Amino acid sequence: MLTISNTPSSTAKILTGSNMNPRVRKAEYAVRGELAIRSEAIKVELANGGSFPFQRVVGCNIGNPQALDQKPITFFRQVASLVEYPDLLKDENREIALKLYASDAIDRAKLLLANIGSIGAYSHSQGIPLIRENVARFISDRDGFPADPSKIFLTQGASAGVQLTLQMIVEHPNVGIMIPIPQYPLYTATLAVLDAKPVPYYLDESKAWGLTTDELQRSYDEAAKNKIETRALVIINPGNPTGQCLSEENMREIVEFCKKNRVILLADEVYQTNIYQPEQRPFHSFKKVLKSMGAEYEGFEMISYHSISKGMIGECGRRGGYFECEGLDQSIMNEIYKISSISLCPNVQGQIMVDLMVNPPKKGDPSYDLYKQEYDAIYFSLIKRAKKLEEMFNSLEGCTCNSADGAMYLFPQVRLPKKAIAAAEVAGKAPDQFYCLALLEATGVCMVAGSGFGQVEGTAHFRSTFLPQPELFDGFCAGITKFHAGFMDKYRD
Ligand SMILES: Cc1ncc(COP(=O)(O)O)c(CN[C@@H]2CONC2=O)c1O
Repeated sequence: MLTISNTPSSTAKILTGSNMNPRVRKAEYAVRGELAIRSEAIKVELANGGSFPFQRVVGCNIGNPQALDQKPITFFRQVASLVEYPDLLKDENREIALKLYASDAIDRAKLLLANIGSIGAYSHSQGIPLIRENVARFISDRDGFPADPSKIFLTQGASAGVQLTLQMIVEHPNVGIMIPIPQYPLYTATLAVLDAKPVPYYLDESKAWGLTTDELQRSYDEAAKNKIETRALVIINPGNPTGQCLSEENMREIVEFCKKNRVILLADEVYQTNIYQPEQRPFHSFKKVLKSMGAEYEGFEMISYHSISKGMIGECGRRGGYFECEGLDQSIMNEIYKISSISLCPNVQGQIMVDLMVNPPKKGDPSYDLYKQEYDAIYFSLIKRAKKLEEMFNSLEGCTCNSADGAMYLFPQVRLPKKAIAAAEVAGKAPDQFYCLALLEATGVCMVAGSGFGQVEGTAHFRSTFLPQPELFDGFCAGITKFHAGFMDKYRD
């Protein structure tokens, strides 16, 4: 029987909410969900003269440093602008170019273009070979173990790499992928679209968001009881939204867990340079830990992800990153290449930024001093703002907040009064979503509710970046403090 939308004369929409891919409809990405959408609407209302009890919206919902006035690293932008306009690299223009550009930026741009041709051309689908060689060198220098450029794929941000590799693993709807709770919702959203089963393991807030293999095994065994075939374990280290940084010993235990239970390790390491207690909690890559565990781990299957969006770089909008495959069968690598080639190639400026990330100016280079000065200024400012925000959250009634060993976020727990929870229910919102919406309307500060990352049943959290501009930070903290006191009074039991 023809449905209304099939009859030629019908004016009904062909694609509707009821016949679209239900897995797309099921996917949720809280980082840019209701709160972010409302904050964008408020920005427009403010620009059109709307009146709010604040002058500006402060986007603390997303780790997007340059949206909050973090300055880009000069050397990176010099190279990026030179490759966009190769005439500047001609000998006849060298004198003019040197008035604006460091000589090593000019040399780097020339080297890149000698290997790329034009940045307007499609590149190799796996990424520009020279850049993959530089990524391999970066990895081997970092870890002390060799890396193979042919096992590295450059991507449109780490997101694209995560989505592509999960797509490879999810054979059928009963495939399980272990994800941390709280987790970064790229994972739950991608698993929803792929129709896979998220297999949650809980980080322990009372132990600074620690992870135990007992909890991993509990999670795995529970899934197995439900006939879920768990194929991979996602580890985000340093954690998002939780900011913890794993110890080497804990990482070895995790590798052992994966080997014992035959799951592929997916190591999301995009915050590997956002390490704020380098002495007590240095970053170790899973590649290094794995390779230091000896021959019995030969053939262990792992994929590690990195990105230009984080660290002190924050070039989020350029969409650059990579993943390194370890222990995957060559036939699988060929399939990953095939899938990559369907999208032709990652954008070339994003690839160039990956090269700059893994191969920045070195001591003695003309740009090194400025690079180091800019890098350190961002790094120490992040440490200072993280500590200030953590102290502020811990000063709020009913709030406790673990410190951030890494990443860009704090994830405080807030114990809301019963009246607030009841009001949230009436509003049809999760309690922490209700709190964050009220915070946004009162202060212009946009956070993400803990319910968007997953949390222990009955708890309420929210995630905030510590990225607001240093000169606005005290006002930002004061606004939240004032709002919180008012909210708690309004709903006091
Ligand atoms: C753990 C983690 N993995 C991957 C990504 C994807 O990064 P790119 O695709 O940009 O390389 C992010 C981005 N962080 C998001 C974006 O900003 N705030 C967040 O929580 C992330 O936090």
